Amino acid sequence: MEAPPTPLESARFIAGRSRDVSVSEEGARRVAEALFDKVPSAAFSLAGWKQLHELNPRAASEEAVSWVFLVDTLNFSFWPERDDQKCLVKYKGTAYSGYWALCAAVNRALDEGIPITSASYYATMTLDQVRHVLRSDTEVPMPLIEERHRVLNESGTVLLEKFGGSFLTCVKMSENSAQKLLRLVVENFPSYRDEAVFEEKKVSFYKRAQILVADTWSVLEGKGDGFFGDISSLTIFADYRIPQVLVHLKAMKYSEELMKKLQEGTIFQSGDKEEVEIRGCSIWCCALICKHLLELYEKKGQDMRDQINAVLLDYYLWDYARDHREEMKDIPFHRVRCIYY
Ligand SMILES: Nc1nc2c(c(CN[C@H]3C=C[C@H](O)[C@@H]3O)cn2[C@@H]2O[C@H](COP(=O)(O)O)[C@@H](O)[C@H]2O)c(=O)[nH]1
Repeated sequence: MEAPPTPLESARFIAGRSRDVSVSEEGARRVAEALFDKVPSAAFSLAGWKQLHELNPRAASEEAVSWVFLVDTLNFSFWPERDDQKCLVKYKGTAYSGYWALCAAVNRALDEGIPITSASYYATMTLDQVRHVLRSDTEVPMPLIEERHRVLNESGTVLLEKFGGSFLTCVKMSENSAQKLLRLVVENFPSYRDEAVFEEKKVSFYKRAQILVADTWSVLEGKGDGFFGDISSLTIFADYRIPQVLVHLKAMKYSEELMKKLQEGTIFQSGDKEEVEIRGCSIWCCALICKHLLELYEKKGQDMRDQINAVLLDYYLWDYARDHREEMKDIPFHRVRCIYY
């Protein structure tokens, strides 16, 4: 079966035909101008992944790569039904929500002596053991616990059968190519196969597969097995936060009908036309922002292709969305319950 187009080709195709979501070239250029002075900061750097996030591993070891694989296998659907009833995980005196609640739960399990990052453990974990590891410190459990149990068993089994139980083995097989690692992940781990059909054409987003490659690059600090000559070929990771911040920054726009559905809290299905347009236009919009950022530096005689790519732009925008929750509260995010993002 032929592979679908890459996420970037898919994004170009979707953005060119999208009806309810539009990308503003002018808006993207303005965001690039606003980000110009941020590029030299830690928030826009590979080092920021460890420096700015206390829950991420400090080490650049095989164990740290195993941590990244486990977390990115579970890196989906944290949004709460109601904003005032959230799953929270307390760890070392801080209560974490959303994605960070997952990281806190993993670190809590490791501190309790549970070998949660070991494939031979999570390949045969029971649902009750998963419930215990991911338990919330409020009455609200983490969403999709049963799905998390299924993808843990599935991914652990594949890792044991095909890669000797170590994701670092898979990384080494990619021979420093991000695209090859992306293909190895999508071909071998079904839960990472984040694809859809748009106007009768197959499209791909590969959000968790791409962030897995990016987080592997980050945890290994871009060196050794974690050096990827083609890291700039990755796109941003089409989750439910990036679209929200792009609309907030006026680089992307929703039709009135779509805005109304989002504000009413409509639950979309993975693969719905509006959902595919939101995700595809987000990827395309960020490709434009990267292009304009590089051009702004080029005009100053600076080649910034090693400091500006979709991964670093994504991390920056995602962290920005986290830090500007209040300001962004009038921009709804799209609600889908799925294992892809
Ligand atoms: N595009 C993009 N989506 C990302 C991330 C991350 C975590 N990455 C961090 C780790 C190291 C880096 O430095 C990043 O700071 C999680 N997500 C997605 O967000 C959603 C959760 O949101 P909330 O409910 O607010 O916690 C959910 O779909 C989850 O899959 C990212 O980086 N980019």
